[in-house]
Amino acid sequence: MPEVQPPHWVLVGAGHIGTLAAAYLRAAGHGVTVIRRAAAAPIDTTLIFADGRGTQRLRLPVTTPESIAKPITYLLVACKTPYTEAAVSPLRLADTATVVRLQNGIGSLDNLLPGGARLIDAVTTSAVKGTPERHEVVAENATWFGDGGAAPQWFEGLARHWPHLEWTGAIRQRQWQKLVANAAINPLTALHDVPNGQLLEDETLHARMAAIVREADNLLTALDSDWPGDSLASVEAVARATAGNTSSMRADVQRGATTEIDAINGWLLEQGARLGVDLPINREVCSALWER
Ligand SMILES: NC(=O)C1=CN([C@@H]2O[C@H](COP(=O)(O)OP(=O)(O)OC[C@H]3O[C@@H](n4cnc5c(N)ncnc54)[C@H](OP(=O)(O)O)[C@@H]3O)[C@@H](O)[C@H]2O)C=CC1
Ligand SMILES: CC(C)(CO)C(=O)C(=O)O
Repeated sequence: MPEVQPPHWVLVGAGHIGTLAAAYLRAAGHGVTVIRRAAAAPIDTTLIFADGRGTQRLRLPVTTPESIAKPITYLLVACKTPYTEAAVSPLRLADTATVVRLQNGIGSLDNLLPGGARLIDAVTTSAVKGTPERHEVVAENATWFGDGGAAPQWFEGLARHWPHLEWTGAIRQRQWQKLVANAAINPLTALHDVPNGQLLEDETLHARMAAIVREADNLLTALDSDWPGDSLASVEAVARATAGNTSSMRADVQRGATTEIDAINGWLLEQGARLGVDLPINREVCSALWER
């Protein structure tokens, strides 16, 4: 196959995960320009890798939505879900733009893309934390891209530089698995201000976690009878593997930021309302977080 010219991406959300993605894209020869609301100097940032690879400096050009002359053909969305509409709606996208959504939750780009756009969902189990100037890459784990179709030509070259990146024909299953873990772990750790592992230690919290998972499994089975259900063991495995971690939602609550609850448990509630499936515990955690 002839070598393809790697695309140039516009990146919305040069935070922790967006910066790591930008580093991998750059390593694979792709271009990356960051979109910010206001004109700004280029981003000068540092990635700190946990595996002994040391640090990497990254300088990314920055522009504003108004300054982009041509319609955007490649867009990577990696902001937190509540800011997606504000970030994406001012952008002029090409009718056939390719858009990669690297976010937790589901549905944040609904109704925001042109009809002919190709939306590729990305699910990552990597973890990055720190500050806007210093991104600590805590774990580089599996990441899946997919949209139900075949991988685009540029994917193979990117996968050579993005550790554990795979194209999957079953992206929805990966998304739903991550969604159930986030639906159970994130709101409970946020509301009770505990690390993820506490959901395994505390009997009451564990019962709440199991109830959220049960409701989510019921709903997902109503959406797709092939959903395997029985997600509790895998959610417990995530809580165990990240026992000492502060979940992203707990961190958002601690710093008084808007949480991603709408795209996680809120998405489950929306689907439940559509199908007539009640999710009382999910509703309860949503209400508790909305009231904060
Ligand atoms: N961090 C991680 O390890 C993981 C994160 N995720 C998911 O990835 C997504 C991003 O998370 P994370 O990287 O941690 O978040 P961060 O808060 O680190 O980064 C979000 C970035 O989005 C920018 N942003 C917000 N609003 C706009 C806007 N209107 N226009 C342009 N940029 C904007 C912010 O800029 P500013 O600071 O200037 O507001 C910030 O740089 C979330 O959905 C999260 O759940 C998934 C797996 C792992
Ligand atoms: C897997 C988990 C729960 C790890 O903390 C996460 O994705 C998050 O905090 O958003």
